[in-house]
Amino acid sequence: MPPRPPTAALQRSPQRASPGRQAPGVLTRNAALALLAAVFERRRPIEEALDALPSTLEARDRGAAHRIAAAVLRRAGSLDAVLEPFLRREPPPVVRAALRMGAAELLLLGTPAHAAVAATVEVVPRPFAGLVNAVLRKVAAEGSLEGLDAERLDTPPWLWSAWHAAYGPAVRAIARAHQVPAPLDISLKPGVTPPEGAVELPTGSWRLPAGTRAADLPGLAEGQFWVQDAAAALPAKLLAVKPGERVADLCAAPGGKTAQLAAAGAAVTAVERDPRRAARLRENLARLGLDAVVLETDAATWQPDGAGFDAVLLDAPCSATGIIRRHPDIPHLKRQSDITSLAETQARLLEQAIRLLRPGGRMVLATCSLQPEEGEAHLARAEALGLVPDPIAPTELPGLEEAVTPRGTLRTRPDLWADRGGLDGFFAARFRRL
Ligand SMILES: C[S@@+](CC[C@H](N)C(=O)[O-])C[C@H]1O[C@@H](n2cnc3c(N)ncnc32)[C@H](O)[C@@H]1O
Repeated sequence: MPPRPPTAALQRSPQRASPGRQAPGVLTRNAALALLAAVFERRRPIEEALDALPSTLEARDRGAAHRIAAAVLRRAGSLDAVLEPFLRREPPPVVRAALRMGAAELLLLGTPAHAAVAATVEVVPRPFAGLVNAVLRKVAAEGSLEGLDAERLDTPPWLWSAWHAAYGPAVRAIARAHQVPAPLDISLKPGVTPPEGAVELPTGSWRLPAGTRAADLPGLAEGQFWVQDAAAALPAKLLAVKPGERVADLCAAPGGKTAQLAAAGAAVTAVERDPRRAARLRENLARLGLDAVVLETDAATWQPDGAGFDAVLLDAPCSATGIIRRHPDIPHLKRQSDITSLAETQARLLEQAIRLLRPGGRMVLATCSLQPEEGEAHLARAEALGLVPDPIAPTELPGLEEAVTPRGTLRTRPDLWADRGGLDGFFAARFRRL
């Protein structure tokens, strides 16, 4: 019998147990399997798959499914290495995903063996139940992640090579940083008291431990803060806008940087092409009580009336390899060929962004990518198009001087600030138009 696709498994109730004898946690594992099928089989983002889970699924089950799926996505290579000696031939994708899930629960998440095995067996097609039961019992008894070259196993070879070429031996620390969930960083509205337990970072963001849910923090609904990694908060800081300045924020949703610019008193025009994301940007600004003009249009062709802007922030769409800690599906979704086409899109947006500046105006170009093609490679192009570099001084980022390159650009990496819980990977460069 061919394996059932996991989405079908999700809609069906237990495939093996008779009614009333369902192992606890089957709903959770079915949901986790659906998330993994979206990423591994259909190459769709896990966020989209989370939105597609049945609305009847309780928040607790949804959260648990997300945790299991994220652990698998972070450590898929290592988990496969543990499973390898117990498999005689390649199982169908749904069975491979279930085995990875079970192994992740046993070896990473501390689920008791009987619970992890029993619930996982329930969600695979019946003909594979015996295999999954036997393999997971062996993993519970003999499996170990010790002694594996986990950093390499859990990183696609093309990313490893690219990071090794760009950052040398630090590639290992970057890969290690991807193994664990990131802390929750927030930006506070000026004058607001930080939530209890938050620690201030040298760059002004506030940090809460990994696993903290923003929705559980007091002040979210009241618009006292927004979620934003400490590195993601740097490009808008580097633009150093003054009250009243006219600023264009290109590629703006969900609006972390728009909020920073608006909170600093700038007159912001935020441009976002995706209607759903533009709606989210508007909602976020409304929640925060901040003002910006939100335009739902393509920044690459947008031609505003009137004088040029004092400043432009271009937070260009990119491969997002700098935010794998928060989005562990990215290495499974992106391919090397994506980098070239994204870099071309960024170059087109950069060209347009320059036209929006008044003479003497400032620009910050940013991407949340670790790939030099989406960062440093744009410097020569920007200069050829008439921008003059405005180097960032290390003194502008006290406590994070190591992220300022000799050329005066910003390069954060997930392995920086390791003792504080790391940072997302961002590139930013600042320019002036002559
Ligand atoms: C990296 S995210 C921006 C994050 C945002 N700046 C923030 O700080 O919250 C990139 C955004 O650019 C949008 N985008 C992509 N291409 C665009 C284009 N040509 N014009 C306008 N928006 C675009 C995407 O829909 C996405 O919302």
